[in-house]
Amino acid sequence: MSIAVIGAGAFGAALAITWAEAGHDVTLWGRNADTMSTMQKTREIPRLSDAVLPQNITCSASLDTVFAHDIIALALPAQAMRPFLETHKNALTGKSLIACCKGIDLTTMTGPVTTIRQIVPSANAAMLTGPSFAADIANGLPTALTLATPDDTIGANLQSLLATPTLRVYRTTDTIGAELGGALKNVMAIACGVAIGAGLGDSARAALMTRGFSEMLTLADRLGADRATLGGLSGFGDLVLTCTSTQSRNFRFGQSLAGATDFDKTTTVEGAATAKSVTKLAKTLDLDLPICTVVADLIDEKTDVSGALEALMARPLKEE
Ligand SMILES: NC(=O)C1=CN([C@@H]2O[C@H](COP(=O)(O)OP(=O)(O)OC[C@H]3O[C@@H](n4cnc5c(N)ncnc54)[C@H](OP(=O)(O)O)[C@@H]3O)[C@@H](O)[C@H]2O)C=CC1
Ligand SMILES: O=C(CO)COP(=O)(O)O
Repeated sequence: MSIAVIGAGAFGAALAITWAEAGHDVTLWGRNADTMSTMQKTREIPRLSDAVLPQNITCSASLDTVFAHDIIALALPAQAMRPFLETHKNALTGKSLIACCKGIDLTTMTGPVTTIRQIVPSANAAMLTGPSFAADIANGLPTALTLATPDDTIGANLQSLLATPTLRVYRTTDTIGAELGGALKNVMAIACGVAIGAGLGDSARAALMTRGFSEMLTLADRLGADRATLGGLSGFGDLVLTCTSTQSRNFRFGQSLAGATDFDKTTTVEGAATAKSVTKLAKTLDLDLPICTVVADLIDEKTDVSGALEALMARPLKEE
């Protein structure tokens, strides 16, 4: 089969590599023609050092080449996906579109599958999500992800197409659960990065992960998602990975918010925008999501680490 990947950053390139190594012909699209031409020649990836692009990946900045494919993975940052879809919706009619981003759109407060379904209703909308660092996938380390799509027959077809010897793919029809898990775990990773960066210790991190998971379930319950999805790879699995590894950009961003490290502001940090969208969504739904709220406040500099700590520790005592 042939697959197109939109977005030649770390994750798009890593997916392109595993799919190409499994025998698919892959077109990897990036918006910068010079960069793509260099990648085509050198087979190197600017955002993923040490990885090499197999010969059956074609690097291109031509969208016409991409739109010739029926299966298109969207590996753009979450906030860039809606504008991209709006601009190109006519060319995407009837395609299988697999979002590979994690986040809640700031303008509409929707997750990736919902966003695709709103803008390109004729497409088979899906999402590939779960615990996986791009470098691990690119290096052929064993990884397991969840493919979420509303139609299980389409899901089963995409699942067998996208799985590779090193990338095991599970599937679910609970797209809202998958959207929430992938988005919210990044907010919790920022919170954990702050805690570790501020020297608050591993016990504080465990408390944040657990109470953060509780916030994920609160939102999932209200939006009609299945709790089991949140307990799976796309929720709990990714929460564990991202909250415990300095490989995570969201975690490292949290450390920098605590003043522990420097941080390159051009780095993709999905949890920063998502903290704001989720806080907005929580207000609309009249839900109490204290960790999401303090993360949004820290990012907006409405509070500092000691204010955030007090806001969480001084809350009224309650049943777990
Ligand atoms: N990296 C990882 O380990 C993983 C990432 N993900 C998810 O994948 C998604 C993408 O992240 P990742 O690849 O890591 O990010 P990167 O920062 O490595 O790459 C993002 C890519 O998107 C491109 N891009 C950004 N905005 C636009 C736009 N408006 N139009 C076209 N292209 C654009 C960038 O292009 P340019 O270079 O020109 O700026 C860049 O190539 C995120 O949602 C992330 O959560 C999921 C699992 C693992
Ligand atoms: O989503 C990821 C791992 O599953 C990547 O996390 P970061 O975006 O925090 O690096």
